[in-house]
Amino acid sequence: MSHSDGVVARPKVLVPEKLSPDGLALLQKTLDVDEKKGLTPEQLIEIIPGYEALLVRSETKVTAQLLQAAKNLKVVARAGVGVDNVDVPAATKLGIVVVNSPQGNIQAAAEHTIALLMSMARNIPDGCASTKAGKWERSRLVGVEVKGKTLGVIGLGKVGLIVARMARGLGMNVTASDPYASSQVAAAANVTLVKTLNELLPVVDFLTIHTPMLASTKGMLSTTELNLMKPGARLLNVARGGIIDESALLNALESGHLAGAAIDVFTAEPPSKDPEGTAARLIAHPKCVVTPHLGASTIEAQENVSIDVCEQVLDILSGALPRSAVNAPIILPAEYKTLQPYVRLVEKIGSIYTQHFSPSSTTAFRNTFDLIYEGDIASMSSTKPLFAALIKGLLSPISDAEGLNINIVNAEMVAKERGIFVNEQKSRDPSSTLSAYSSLVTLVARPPSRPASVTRIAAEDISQKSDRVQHIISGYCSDNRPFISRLDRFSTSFSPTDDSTILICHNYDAPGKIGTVGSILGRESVNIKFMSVAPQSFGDNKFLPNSGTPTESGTATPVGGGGGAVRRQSAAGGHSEALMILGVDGDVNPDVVKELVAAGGVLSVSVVNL
Ligand SMILES: NC(=O)C1=CN([C@@H]2O[C@H](COP(=O)(O)OP(=O)(O)OC[C@H]3O[C@@H](n4cnc5c(N)ncnc54)[C@H](O)[C@@H]3O)[C@@H](O)[C@H]2O)C=CC1
Ligand SMILES: O=C(O)C(=O)COP(=O)(O)O
Repeated sequence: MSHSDGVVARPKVLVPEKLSPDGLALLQKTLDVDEKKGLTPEQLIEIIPGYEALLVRSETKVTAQLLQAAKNLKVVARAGVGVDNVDVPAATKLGIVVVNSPQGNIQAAAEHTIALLMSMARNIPDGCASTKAGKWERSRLVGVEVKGKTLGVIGLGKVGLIVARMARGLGMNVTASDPYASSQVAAAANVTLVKTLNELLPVVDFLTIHTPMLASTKGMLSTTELNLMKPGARLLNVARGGIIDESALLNALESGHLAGAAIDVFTAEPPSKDPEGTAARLIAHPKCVVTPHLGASTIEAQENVSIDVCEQVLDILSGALPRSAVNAPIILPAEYKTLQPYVRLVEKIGSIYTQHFSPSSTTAFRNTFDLIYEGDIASMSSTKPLFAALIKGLLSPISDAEGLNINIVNAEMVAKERGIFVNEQKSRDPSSTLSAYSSLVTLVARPPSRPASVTRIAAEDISQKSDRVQHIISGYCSDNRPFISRLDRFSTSFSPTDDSTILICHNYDAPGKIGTVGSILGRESVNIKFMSVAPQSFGDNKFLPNSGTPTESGTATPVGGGGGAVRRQSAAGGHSEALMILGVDGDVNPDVVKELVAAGGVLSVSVVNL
């Protein structure tokens, strides 16, 4: 963002909840951080368009409506584990990265669980309140020991496992139910893993929940499940309100079936104060120990999560990948660095394809794309950024740039919506094509349901049916700069730099062409920055995926290059052909393009804006 006076504005971060200053201090060096607590949802929607990053804990509801209003938002950072207050699918669709802090507060949450377990077993809150009230009620407040008792854990993930280990340390037996837990991990922690809740519930003295809030866990403990528990058992919830049905729990406490409950999280937070309502009655129940969602509230955990997500916000706003994205692929930093120049290359390849080969396809891509990686690049464990770059490159010349925020978060979704099919292929074998560079990336656009190699269409039809022939664009990187090395049958070497314009002229390879083209452009005040003549070096438009070697023979296909704005005569017999690629400054309007064709020898011209 820049002001009209040329001053570059610092990206803005909105923090509508209490976050530890340790992380915020990291942001304040380079970003404008606005801490604004107590905003209503309406106020939030009103101001969110001004922000690039939003940092939240569990209180802010990051709805689809809020995200749609957030025109400049790049990242939602959840300073904690659970992202159930963020509409992640909506963020994904809009290309907004959602990050969290999967480790930062898990010790705090586990310790809070154990604190509640012991508080409940020994009536600590009740004993404390009664003593402060001047009473001395030793016989009413007799508790139970946990040693030798069985703790049931639903969800043996990060928090659940720490709780299980600590409970083992307290001398408890631990049995867990988690359909996705590793039996080795459970065995190593001396936890008995059972397959179903039905097996777990009848055997436990204490039950604790540590699953995320998901459609499948919402209301997972209701009357039927609570009835399966032993009479006199006790229940803890430091995961999410709503996983236990609050009215079923209240009934179980009121009937005396359960001897106690310890609840840190509620279906609605803060819970309704209506004294007749379920939440208020549960909170008031003498056998229920409650805390106001304090699981993560330790100084250490808040420092951890704040620093963790703030570092990720800095990463994202500087174009790097975060370490804990909820809706983006995890890519190792070293690999990401290697991929970066190729990301630019593949985006340019996509853009050149759309502008040079498919200028009339403004709504749909009928071709199927093979994106072929050869050499070192083929050994990357994730090529997601390259896939995303291709989709962005293909679409940006024909889409409203404002609305086109394509990145690794939403590329697959966008490709699916636009009917773009990309088949990524890798070949690590060195091939002759690769001798000059360590990696080569090739885009092959195959016409639908035709054999890849055999296509003969009258040349004059090509401009109309450009997406009925196969097209090939290859490129490589040198010194971190992208280069295009092949356009269909023509070999070339030019660097498609950002914000540049190139003219791709297809002509018969005869003397005098360069001079003619140069003088027309000069007359029109179009400055030529570079020129590269691309001779015909490949026998046809074929590429054998994974062979790494473009074929030198086979059925002749018409010239694919220059499905562009103007096409004159077909490529006729006898003459060899070439592309003349010119990097230019200045506006190349359609009249100039027409003149280039009329001036002789130039068969077609594409204007490609990069
Ligand atoms: N009260 C608080 O302040 C805090 C609450 N939490 C809550 O704790 C939850 C768990 O956190 P982590 O352990 O870090 O998450 P995690 O993702 O490491 O573990 C969750 C576990 O639940 C399991 N699971 C999922 N569906 C299940 C089902 N139907 N039955 C049994 N197990 C199931 C998963 O397989 C996984 O092992 C978070 O999602 C968050 O909602 C986390 C931190 C603080
Ligand atoms: O990390 C989590 O999932 C939590 O529930 C912590 O919530 P909080 O950040 O304390 O509002």
